[in-house]
Amino acid sequence: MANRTGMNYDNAYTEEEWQEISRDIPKESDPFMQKYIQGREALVAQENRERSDASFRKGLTPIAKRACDIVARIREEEKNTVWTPQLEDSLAQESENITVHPGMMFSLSKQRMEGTKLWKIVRRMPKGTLLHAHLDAMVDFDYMFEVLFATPGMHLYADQPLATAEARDAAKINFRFYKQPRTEGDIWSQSYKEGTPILLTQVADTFPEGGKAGFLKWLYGRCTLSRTDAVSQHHGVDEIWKKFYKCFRVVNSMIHYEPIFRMFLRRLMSLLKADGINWCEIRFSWALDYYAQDSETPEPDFSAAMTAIDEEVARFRSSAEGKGFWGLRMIWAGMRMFPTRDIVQNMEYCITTKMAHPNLILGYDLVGQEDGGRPLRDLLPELFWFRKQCAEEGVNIPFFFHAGECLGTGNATDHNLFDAVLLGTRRIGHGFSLYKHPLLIDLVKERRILVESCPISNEVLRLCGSVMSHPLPALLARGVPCALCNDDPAMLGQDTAGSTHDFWQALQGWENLGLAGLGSLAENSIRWAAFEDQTPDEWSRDIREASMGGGTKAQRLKEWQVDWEKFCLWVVDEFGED
Ligand SMILES: O=c1[nH]cnc2c1ncn2[C@@H]1O[C@H](CO)[C@@H](O)[C@H]1O
Repeated sequence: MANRTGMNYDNAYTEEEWQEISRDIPKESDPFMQKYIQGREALVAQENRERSDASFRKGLTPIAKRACDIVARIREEEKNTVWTPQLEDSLAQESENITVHPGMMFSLSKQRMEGTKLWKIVRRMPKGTLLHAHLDAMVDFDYMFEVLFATPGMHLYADQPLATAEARDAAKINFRFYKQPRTEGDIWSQSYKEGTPILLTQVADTFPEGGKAGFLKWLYGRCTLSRTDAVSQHHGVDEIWKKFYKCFRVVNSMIHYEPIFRMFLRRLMSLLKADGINWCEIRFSWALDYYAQDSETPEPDFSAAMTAIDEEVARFRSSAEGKGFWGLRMIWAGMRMFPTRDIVQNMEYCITTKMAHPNLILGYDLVGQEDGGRPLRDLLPELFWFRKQCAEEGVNIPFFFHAGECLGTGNATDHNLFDAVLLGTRRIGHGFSLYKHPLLIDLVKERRILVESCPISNEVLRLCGSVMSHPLPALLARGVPCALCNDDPAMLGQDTAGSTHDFWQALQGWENLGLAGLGSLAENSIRWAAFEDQTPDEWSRDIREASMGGGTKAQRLKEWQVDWEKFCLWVVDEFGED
């Protein structure tokens, strides 16, 4: 007789033997089996009560519960209809030898994801605020290029002739305004003298491989990580960071001219609002190279840039499009690989900017690859100096540190998490390696420190292979408060300032999150936002009291709750009868 595997067994059961044996196999309805199953379910429920989104789930209204069920059903459906190799409709993907599956790498799934029902739903969801993002990498570059070309007087210069493929791949490139057009020289030839500005339109038209169209393609490639970069996990973290830094070498000066910066800010707020984000706290790490409109001399301080932000936020908020938008604030970010003198000088700029524009600077951080820069342990003298200086000047600039954006286990970078907590950070940027630290997890919960998690960034920068192996579910299960953020969306592949891709990935990737989990993460993003300067006590109180409090935060949490209910109703209306 052949069994299911097709093998022949001479001594296989006879029909009578099987009848007898199968009578002895316990049934689910047997009382002892029932007891086991009940106990098992109680254990799962007990674990779920520890989750950081447990109370949010418990408080769901009947409409919200229905919306969550509908979304769970659509997710299941799309797993079998969209994310399956059997239904492969794109030959292009087949020819690249890519197998379609749920939770596949972001860069490979982006296009397909954007066509799903889940996308439509997540896109519409009110997402609260965006708490972790870097200013230079927020707005889609295709748009920024249009602005650059439409701005009179834009010039470009490089630190070397762009005559070879190698030079074009690595050169530092600067954009800058000049009143009188400069047309001398050819940046694409060996005769180019480094640092010579040439009119941008001329530079583009003379691009050796296809003129302006070729130039735009090349420039886009220098500003973003390509799909190949993003999926080549075998190259490792340091390698992708080299490419990532190369992007900043091109982008750094792009928005540092007033008319362009203003267009950038408008586009940024417009993209955020359209994605359901009403507030954004942005890491700001500029050199002193900002130029006011029609000016060829850099501003002596950061005041003019801050004023532009203030004015553009006010302008957007009073427009029809910006109705309900709460605003932007900046987290001052020094470069962690810099030597003491530069870091201290930059801290000084931070303090003077804070004094002139207290509403715009909300905190301090250090950025750049954590493995490649100085650990917080090494930066203690500078950080204590900063703290003392802030106290003397009477300004309140709390820490919002990047920490644990690394693969190391127990090395100096991984231990940045200890210093971040000890130094009183109000949130942790990334906290990718926090799941390895039970003691710190307890402290983070006790002190109500939120983790700003950036799943797509972590995947593209090679900390994990896909969203499926991201550690955020471990933190959520342990009761750590978290929010979802997009980090550098214009560079890392999302290609828009909004967070829908990151929310979508989390929903599709992690079975036990669901729409309720996303709702809780969005609510956290408001609960842990720094809408105004607060003492440590005020900050903790507002987080504790949440929507029951009396201040701005409570007000905005209530506004979000209304939007969330409306959204859930929309989900039920739109997808309930499918
Ligand atoms: O994920 C990140 N971790 C640490 N630093 C970052 C990340 N993304 C960007 N930057 C750093 O921030 C500056 C621009 O604001 C860039 O210099 C970049 O190196």
